[in-house]
Amino acid sequence: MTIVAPSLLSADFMNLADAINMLNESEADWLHLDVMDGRFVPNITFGMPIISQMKALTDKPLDVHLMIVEPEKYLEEFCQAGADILTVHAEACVHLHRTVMKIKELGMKAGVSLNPHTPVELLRDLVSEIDLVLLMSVNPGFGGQSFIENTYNKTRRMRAIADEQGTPLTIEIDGGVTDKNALKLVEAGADALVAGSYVFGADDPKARIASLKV
Ligand SMILES: O=C(CO)[C@H](O)[C@H](O)COP(=O)(O)O
Ligand SMILES: [Fe+2]
Repeated sequence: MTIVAPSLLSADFMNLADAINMLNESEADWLHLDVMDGRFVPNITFGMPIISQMKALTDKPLDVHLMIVEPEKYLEEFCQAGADILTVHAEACVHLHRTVMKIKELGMKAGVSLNPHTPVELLRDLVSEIDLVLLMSVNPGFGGQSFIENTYNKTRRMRAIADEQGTPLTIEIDGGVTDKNALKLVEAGADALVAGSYVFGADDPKARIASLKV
């Protein structure tokens, strides 16, 4: 069954505890937390203090998506805050292999995210070391953007690279995900779907989460 990771980016930040309680009662598998620094992306969200408070409210894994420059400086701190899966952007890491190894050493699952313009072939020599690839299907920085159609093609190519090497890999898609593209993404090779505005913009967010379990 598809892993569904609602993004709290589109939740009401004044009532995050209510949003987390709703997710706890829903079919959501992970909580997707978007950390933005105003440098890697033109937006700023939240950091470790908020993440550790969220951690106390849920038993579901925290899927932390770092959209920050020099993420290697903060790996220990995100681990202490409660990240279970820590994803860095390939475009933000000069020494991506070293950063991935450090994330795993700290006991977290290691994820690497690629912007829409970054070819999946960049990960050919790293794929056996990583747990998860997060393919951005919008340009990172904001919720509520339109899905980029080339993501299907990238998902198929990423799955083929992992299969060629016989390595297990979770492929997660982030941006503009709805019930309209979920099945096609899973058929292309995706395992996990992030959805922010599609979930939190609805009167019945739990039903929207269930609709992504394709
Ligand atoms: O990483 C992100 C933005 O950079 C978010 O996870 C993503 O955009 C989710 O929001 P939506 O489903 O509304 O597109
Ligand atoms: Fe994200």
